[in-house]
Amino acid sequence: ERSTSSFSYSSYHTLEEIYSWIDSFVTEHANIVSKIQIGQSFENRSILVLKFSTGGFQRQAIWIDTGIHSREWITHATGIWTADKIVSEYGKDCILTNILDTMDIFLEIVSNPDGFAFTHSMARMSGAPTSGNGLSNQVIHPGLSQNRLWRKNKSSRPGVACIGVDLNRNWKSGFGGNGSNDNPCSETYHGPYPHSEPEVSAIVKFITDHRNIKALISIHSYSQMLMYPYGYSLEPVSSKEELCNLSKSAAQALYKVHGMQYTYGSISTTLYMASGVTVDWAYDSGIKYSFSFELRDTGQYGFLLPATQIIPTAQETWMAIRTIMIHTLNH
Ligand SMILES: O=C(CO)C[C@@H](Cc1ccccc1)C(=O)O
Ligand SMILES: [Zn+2]
Repeated sequence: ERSTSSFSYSSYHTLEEIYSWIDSFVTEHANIVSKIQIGQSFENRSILVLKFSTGGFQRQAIWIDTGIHSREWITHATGIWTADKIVSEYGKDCILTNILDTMDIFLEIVSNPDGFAFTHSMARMSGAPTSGNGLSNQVIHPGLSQNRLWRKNKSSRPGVACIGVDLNRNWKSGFGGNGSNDNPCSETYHGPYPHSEPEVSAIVKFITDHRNIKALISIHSYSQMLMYPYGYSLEPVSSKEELCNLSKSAAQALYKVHGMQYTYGSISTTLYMASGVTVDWAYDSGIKYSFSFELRDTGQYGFLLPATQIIPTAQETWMAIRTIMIHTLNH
């Protein structure tokens, strides 16, 4: 992308297109945005975070991640739109301006780059007719392949038959508990030990070293839910009233935009037990305002949400994120 003006915010993009957009975006908005590489993925791709800041040093900050599950394409697309919204609203929307005049925002758009690249790759169709050059694994036709529904990262280990760890089960809190799986072939395989995955350890290191993250928002799809800890336990968190009320007002702000209904509550009571998840680690690390979204839809298209719904989804999600951010600023 030479400039972001030719970039379509209402389309899904490849890893290369997103990384190229990031460079243009940072160049165009250098007064308020910078790019940080927090690590490298298993397959040695850069792990990139956008920093939105109006000055100061180590200001209290908000962390947002999208795309930790690679097939949840609506979340990367929402992250991209949200980045542009932040720079467009600064100096216009007094709420966002107040937030950024006091706090920084960190946004990791492609939190699982290897898995994401894989979802764009075309499967080798065994037995597919060759293109005449005799290469039996030559892919000769575009279109959906089963790679599109890949969820995990792409790590592999000697003697382990299956690929990938579920990056939303690899975190230390409740690691290995109910709602995660020790079978490497499982979609919810937690990995050999907590923070074993470079994509997770990079975030842990960044947030731990920063020491001033006040809120964490980890975005998934689909189901239309807004949840807070715990996933690993049915026990309520100490701040359950505050988090419940905040998730309610955030869901109401979301609903007002396009009438989409989001359920809200703790992960284990609203959805299911899930151990080793991002927001439980964040909460147990002292980040009180830790939330996870499940974006559109409720199953009609699921992970294959049409691109026509990208902007409406991002618009409504923004109002919920903004609600969480202003509460964080004021408490
Ligand atoms: O990604 C999901 C759909 O692909 C559902 C999410 C639900 C969830 C999200 C955040 C925290 C705990 C669980 C998951 O099981 O990890
Ligand atoms: Zn997910």
